[in-house]
Amino acid sequence: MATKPKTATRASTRTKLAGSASLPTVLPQRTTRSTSKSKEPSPEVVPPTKTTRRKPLANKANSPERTSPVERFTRTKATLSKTSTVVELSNDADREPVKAFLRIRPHLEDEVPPYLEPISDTSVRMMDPSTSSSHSRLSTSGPSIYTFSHVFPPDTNQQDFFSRTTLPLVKDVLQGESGLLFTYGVTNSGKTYTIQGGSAPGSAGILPRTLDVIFNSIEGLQGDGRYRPVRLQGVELADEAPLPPKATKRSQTASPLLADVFEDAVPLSSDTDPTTIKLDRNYEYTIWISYAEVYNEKVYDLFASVDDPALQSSQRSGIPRPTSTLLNLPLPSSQNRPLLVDRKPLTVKQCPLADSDASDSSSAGKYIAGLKQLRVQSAMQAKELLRLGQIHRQVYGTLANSQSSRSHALVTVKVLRVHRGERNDPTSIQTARLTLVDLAGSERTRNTQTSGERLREAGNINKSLMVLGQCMETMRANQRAIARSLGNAVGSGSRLDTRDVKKALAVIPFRHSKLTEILMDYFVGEGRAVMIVNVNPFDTGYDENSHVMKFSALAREVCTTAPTAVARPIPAAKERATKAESRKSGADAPRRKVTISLGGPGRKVSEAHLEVLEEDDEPDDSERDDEDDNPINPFVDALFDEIESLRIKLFEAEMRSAIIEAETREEVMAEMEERMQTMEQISFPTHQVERNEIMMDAKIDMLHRHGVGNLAKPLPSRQPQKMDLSDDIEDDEDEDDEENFFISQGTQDTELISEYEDSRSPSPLAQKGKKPLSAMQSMASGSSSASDIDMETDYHSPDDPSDIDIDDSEPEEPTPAPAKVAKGKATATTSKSKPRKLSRPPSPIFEEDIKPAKKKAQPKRPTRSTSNTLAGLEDELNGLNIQGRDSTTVIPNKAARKAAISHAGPGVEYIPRPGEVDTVKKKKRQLGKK
Ligand SMILES: Nc1ncnc2c1ncn2[C@@H]1O[C@H](COP(=O)(O)OP(=O)(O)OP(=O)(O)O)[C@@H](O)[C@H]1O
Repeated sequence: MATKPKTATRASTRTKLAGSASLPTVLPQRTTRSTSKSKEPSPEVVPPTKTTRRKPLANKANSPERTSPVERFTRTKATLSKTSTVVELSNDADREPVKAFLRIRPHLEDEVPPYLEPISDTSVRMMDPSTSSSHSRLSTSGPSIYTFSHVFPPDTNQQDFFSRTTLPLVKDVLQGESGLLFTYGVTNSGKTYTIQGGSAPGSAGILPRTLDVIFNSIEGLQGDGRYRPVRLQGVELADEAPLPPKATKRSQTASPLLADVFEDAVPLSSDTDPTTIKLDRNYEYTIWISYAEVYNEKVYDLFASVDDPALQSSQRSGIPRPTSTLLNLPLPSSQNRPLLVDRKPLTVKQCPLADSDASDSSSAGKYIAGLKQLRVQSAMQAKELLRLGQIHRQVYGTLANSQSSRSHALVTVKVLRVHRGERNDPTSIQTARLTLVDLAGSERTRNTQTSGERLREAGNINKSLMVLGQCMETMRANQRAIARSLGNAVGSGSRLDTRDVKKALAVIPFRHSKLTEILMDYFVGEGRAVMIVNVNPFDTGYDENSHVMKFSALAREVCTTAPTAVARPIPAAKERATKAESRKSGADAPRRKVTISLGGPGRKVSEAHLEVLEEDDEPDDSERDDEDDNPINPFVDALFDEIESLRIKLFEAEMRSAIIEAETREEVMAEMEERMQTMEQISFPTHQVERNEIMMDAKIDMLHRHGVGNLAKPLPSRQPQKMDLSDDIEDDEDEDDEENFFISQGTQDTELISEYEDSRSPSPLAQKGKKPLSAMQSMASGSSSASDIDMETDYHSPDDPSDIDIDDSEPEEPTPAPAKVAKGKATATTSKSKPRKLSRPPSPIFEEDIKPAKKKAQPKRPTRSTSNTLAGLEDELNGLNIQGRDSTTVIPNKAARKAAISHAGPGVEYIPRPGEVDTVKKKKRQLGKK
């Protein structure tokens, strides 16, 4: 059946600037054949008329304040004349930004607090977890807010997610409009779960649901399959009208298949989505699917082992089986002959202009030459095929010593729609495709923790994603440039020369990676793009997810052209019979034998012995027919390669510096922490000294308070004591001011405390030979038995003049020869006492005639008031919680000394014991340092 395509109906009159995704904004409105005949009821909500431009979905992402400059600009209608063509800025429905939906994965194991939280339906706050740690003192960064078309919290179920993100695209594709959906995120963030789903009930992903909805909707509207899709958008006559699938019994002698071996490796969800879209029943629909994988910059067909006729000879109620001779070899039930696995990379080629609406080849899009597009007639059949492809993806991924997440998987569902009244007119066939892409994990830093080869490998593996980001960046820049040019032209009322605009545009580097080459048509042609950002804020890195977030922010600023349903005529010479795929056995090619096992937790583990034959990427004759006629400039190619290698180097350098920076930051933080701790330790004693001083003041006050009653001459309180000091000692004031106390630490504290406790015995006089605190207590108790006290002459009570051999006849007069408070060189007047050997520097003493004093001094029984005083003192000191303190204890020196001097009067000289001066100075030095 030869049918000449009606080329006149093609929308080839459009003017498009090469390499720019934004140029459709300056194109005249399209008029297609399908426009004229689409006066029919529209499927579902959208009116059927093709001339009706789609309204953007009511979403905040489309609100004016969120739109890109290009989109904002295109909201202004204007008509410009250019050199030869009048171009009209189309309305806002022509340009749509890429929609970005965020899906937050629930935490599955540990209760780790997430570093990302939704703050509205469209935005999330991301806080660097390191800022909440002790390093927060050094952190300067605050939380980051990211905005999306919609944010799906962790508890979103698969059904809701599908309805809000993918169902609009499914409606579009059934109406003849193409769409792209891709998932982006780091490993383990839930991309595969989103696309394919899990095995639990209700967990089917968007891919099986898409198939369900499509087949639910076209029930009773399926075409007979006389046409089939070719390349990107072309249509050709099928060889023969395929027979409806039959459930035939498989021959007993048939060899087992790879799919049989790994049957349980990839579970097939039994879920079915009941959603149905109401369609125009004047149309017939046929559905075709293809499944490709991009791994290591090579494109593979995951349906390579499936022959079309197999679809009709499936043994399981219409479920297709792979019948390729390669995969149909006996499995090692006999264990002596391995399966031969042969995989050949496919080439990506330029679409012929005849297939597309583009005016030049650069914007015509590219297709995967030789990729199988299989017709499916039920959702179950399609799912089983995809399961088979999934098995192959896993098998090949394992063979390549990689994980499946290291490849990009692209499933394309093509819908051929033809009006019932024109089913014999191939020019009336409309093709639309919906591509769902499960991108490889975008984690880079995890794989770049080391340098050298692994770093380079990680860079290569993620090359596609890097180039995708570069393409988006360039498209955004181009769109802004165009918006600026148009703005200037509108503002000045001048003509806009598209050649000038074209010159200003950068080349979008689609050709730098296979992935972007394949997806290019969605960006430079027509189609809606939806990006699903998967994030796992629990056990994946903050930096990795920040990168993902930034990528999504970039994607949201890129606009694509809203699609329209277009009829794809059959090219004139495309009625040739389909050539059977004939692959060489590759006897001379190197083979390698491997054993592979697939399976997973809770699933059967399957194993098979395979022989791998890797062929060259050499297009066969049939593919050569489709060779594009665009010679590639080698110089430009070399430049591109150079740019690319520089980019990779730059990327590596950035990664390295990021790692170094992170390590340095950690080191600095650790050092700072250490220093802070040291400083805290240093500052503690000073603080403690202050506390102890206050405490000791309180003690002195108490001593004075309680001791007053027993002193003949009241012991002046601390403040009056200063005032009572004679001028004789003022000369030494400056020096002595700093010698207010001794500081004894460590074990000395214990001694002091024990002394204090001893002094609490009923007979303080029994505490003979004790140390300063005992002396002070004795002093406070008003005892005249100073000689019984270890410090002997620390203090002589003025109420017992006989105790001290001094002349106190003129106590009120200033002493002509001022009492020297000497240090080391003080002259002894009456003292015959010998300094006691103490384990620590003794307190200063007043050298007097101690012996007589000792002789004269009779131990006094503590009076009742003294006992009471001590008891009260004990209580109060207990209240101060002095016991058991492992800290500095301050012993007042000056107070006692001054008090003694003031009461002893002239003639009493202060003679420090040997070593005392040094001790005092030492303590002073210590205090000064601190
Ligand atoms: N929304 C979700 N609800 C429940 N479980 C989920 C969800 N998202 C992901 N998971 C689970 O998290 C795990 C990782 O998910 P998945 O394999 O989809 O991550 P991925 O991003 O595809 O990883 P890779 O890039 O390595 O393939 C799986 O066990 C999956 O079942």
